[in-house]
Amino acid sequence: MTAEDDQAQRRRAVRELGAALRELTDAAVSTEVDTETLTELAEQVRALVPPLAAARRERGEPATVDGGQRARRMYNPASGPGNPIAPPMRVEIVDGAAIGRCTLGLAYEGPPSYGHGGISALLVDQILGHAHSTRGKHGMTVKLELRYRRPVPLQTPLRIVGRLENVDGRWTESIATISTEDDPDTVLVEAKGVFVVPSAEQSKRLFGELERLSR
Ligand SMILES: CCCCCCCCCCCC(=O)SCCNC(=O)CCNC(=O)[C@H](O)C(C)(C)COP(=O)(O)OP(=O)(O)OC[C@H]1O[C@@H](n2cnc3c(N)ncnc32)[C@H](O)[C@@H]1OP(=O)(O)O
Repeated sequence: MTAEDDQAQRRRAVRELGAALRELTDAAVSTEVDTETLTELAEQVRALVPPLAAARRERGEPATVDGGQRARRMYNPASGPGNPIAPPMRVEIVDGAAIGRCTLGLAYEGPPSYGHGGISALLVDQILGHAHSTRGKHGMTVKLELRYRRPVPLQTPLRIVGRLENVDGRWTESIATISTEDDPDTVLVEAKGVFVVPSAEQSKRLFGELERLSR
């Protein structure tokens, strides 16, 4: 088996574990089983930690599953399929715009039956990051402004769009929107973001020898 096959297999396994944990989370936040069952299940779930923690990376160490010819962030909290807290949002670049798609379950609830505002901020921050990255280099958010126009419905396919507006050296300004797939013209949330590519010195100070964004 080639190193590339190995990596593809590991990514499948990471994706599978992420999906299973997401199902577990969804079941956990929507359950109404009796208290005794909850207590027993907590023990059983806790028993899963030691085998996973048997080999772990520390802060600043990139995940092996992210490396290889086509680097990616499998554990990104917005779009990483291996991260159970990520919806996950799938992102593609179409005609220069970053387009994200996801459906939020009950784990992301803020007001009853709608998404938490912080989750909307997570999604637009990520999509604005992708819009920034269309010019070639990843950046960090330095300003993020949101206007929550209408609540974001749960269990409804969403469309998140980010577009680059201005480029000024290492700095970019972009805009983003969240709407439903069924009604893309009705904007639920709109956002503006300023991103910057850290200078070489800032990068070294923040990320050390990695000299790349750990996200
Ligand atoms: C394919 C896979 C994709 C993958 C895509 C991945 C997407 C991931 C998206 C997630 C992104 C994140 O969450 S990143 C994590 C959240 N962000 C952070 O933690 C960043 C924390 N901030 C910092 O560490 C620092 O600000 C730095 C190192 C980034 C920059 O430091 P700095 O150079 O000193 O700049 P700073 O003081 O912040 O900014 C000076 C001021 O000038 C402004 N400013 C200066 N020049 C400009 C300009 N040309 N255009 C606009 N604004 C400007 C700044 O807004 C700021 O306003 P004012 O202060 O005067 O008002």
